Amino acid sequence: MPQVAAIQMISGADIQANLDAAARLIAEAAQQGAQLVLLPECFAAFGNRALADIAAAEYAGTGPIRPFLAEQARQHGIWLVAGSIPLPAEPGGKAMACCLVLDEQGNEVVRYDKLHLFDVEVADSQRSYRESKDYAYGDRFVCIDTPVGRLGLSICYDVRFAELYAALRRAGAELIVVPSAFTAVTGAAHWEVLLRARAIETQCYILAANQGGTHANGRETFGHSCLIDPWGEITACLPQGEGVVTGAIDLQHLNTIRGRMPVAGHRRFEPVDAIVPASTEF
Ligand SMILES: NC(=O)CCC(=O)C(=O)O
Repeated sequence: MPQVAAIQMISGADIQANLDAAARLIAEAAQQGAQLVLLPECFAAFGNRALADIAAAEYAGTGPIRPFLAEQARQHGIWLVAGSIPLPAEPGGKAMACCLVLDEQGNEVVRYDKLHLFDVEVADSQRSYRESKDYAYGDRFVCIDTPVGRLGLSICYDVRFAELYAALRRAGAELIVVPSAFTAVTGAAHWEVLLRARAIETQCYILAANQGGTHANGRETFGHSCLIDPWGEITACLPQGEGVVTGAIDLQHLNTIRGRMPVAGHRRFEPVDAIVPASTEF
């Protein structure tokens, strides 16, 4: 059975230090047999002020992150789902929170730009978040075939918007990833409930890679990176700190669940798709 892995990190603003940590954890995941490895949101740059410069350099091909990802995927012969990096969609454009997917030869095969940006006051932590200040909104959902099954893409705050996941299921998703930097306060209240609900509704595997600890800028993230099966059971979880969560994708188990409880065929109301599928041409 194909194995997948979610990597949990406590990233900071030092890009090279983050890439070194990611390299160590990717090697661990590959050694455990993972064919597809997911990095968390903001794995390479967390709390950086110069996001626009980082994004422009990555777009121009002069930044360190995209070559690092290609080398890691190639070296370990894995599909790499690269959480998020700041990357514009066109020259001179505002950064998007972009999840790149690379195949085992290190080719970038598709990008997904975060649809829902986290502009929220988190009351208990007295913090306010304004992602839309730094990032432009994505406007496409993305599903792509991989060696472990058909993959749907989402990022962090997206998990609160069930219609995206319904669209991914309709597009054939079997595994949906949720790379995240979910806050400690909102995570304690909502993380597990939301992820399990998305798994149960879509009857998909959910692989969630979170940031998990106290970061150099004082921000606290919830951790609990996990793999959830299409019945909603958490099959592996890492509460806090850096590490790797691995598990199997069993498509026979998925098809048994879908066959016994065919909820996709019982739907009475088709939601209107305001979001459209992206072309998988990169
Ligand atoms: N980076 C994010 O999207 C954070 C989302 C989050 O913490 C939430 O509660 O939702």
